Amino acid sequence: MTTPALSLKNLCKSFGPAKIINDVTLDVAKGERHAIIGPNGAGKSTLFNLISGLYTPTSGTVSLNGTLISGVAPYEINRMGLSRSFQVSNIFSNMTVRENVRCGVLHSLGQGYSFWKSVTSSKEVQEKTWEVLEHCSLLDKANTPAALLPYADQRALEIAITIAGGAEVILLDEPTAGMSHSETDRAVELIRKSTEGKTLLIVEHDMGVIFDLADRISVLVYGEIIASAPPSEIRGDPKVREAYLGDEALPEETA
Ligand SMILES: Nc1ncnc2c1ncn2[C@@H]1O[C@H](COP(=O)(O)OP(=O)(O)OP(=O)(O)O)[C@@H](O)[C@H]1O
Repeated sequence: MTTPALSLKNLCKSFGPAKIINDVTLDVAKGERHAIIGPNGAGKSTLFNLISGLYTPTSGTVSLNGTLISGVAPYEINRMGLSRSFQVSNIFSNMTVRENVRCGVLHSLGQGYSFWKSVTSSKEVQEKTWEVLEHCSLLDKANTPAALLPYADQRALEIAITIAGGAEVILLDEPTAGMSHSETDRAVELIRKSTEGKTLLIVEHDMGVIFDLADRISVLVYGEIIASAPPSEIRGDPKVREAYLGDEALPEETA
């Protein structure tokens, strides 16, 4: 059996007496697009924080490509090939789009923010930056200050920065939050294109996006995974329907 890109084993996280993540075991295969859904407060962000190293598990483990990463610092995990975008935009608003992406590229090359020195001339950095901009359909906005971008483009830039580092495992936290229908459609295409061949773990409230994008969906309720299956099975799962009663409806099959 090939090693999963991400492997969670009996993962638990408590804050004081409150058990927020309760015995989560999950493998995400290399190249899989995996979605985590669940009602508000189910523990989705906490799970992301455990995977990306912001939180240390109370018990259990997280492995990235077979290497144990629980307890490892977030920047180390990033270096090991896992990159995460946040719900709240993480971009430098007074820099241009190109400069923001270049920061992501430099970060991945271990050059941090000391790039003011010589790196502007680095061919590798320049080429990679343009490649990411093209990949994320941001070429025509390369010289626009990030603060002046429309909201949807800011989120596209956030994704561009996330993938700029060349990470093989990408975590996206609500990438279409606050977007209109047409912006969401564009973002889904962008995510599909920019994560091709990579492993994607996505938390998202928009069920249309999830059912469109994911190869597999895990449903988290009160910190436990109650189902983990392809979208077609999740849609018909009575446990999942029950968990979503009174919450956002699961989309019906259209085709
Ligand atoms: N640092 C913390 N200390 C104490 N409780 C926390 C902490 N972080 C999260 N929680 C609690 O854990 C629960 C799960 O929160 P979390 O943000 O992970 O849920 P979520 O599924 O991401 O919710 P949403 O869909 O609303 O973003 C909530 O009850 C929250 O109050």
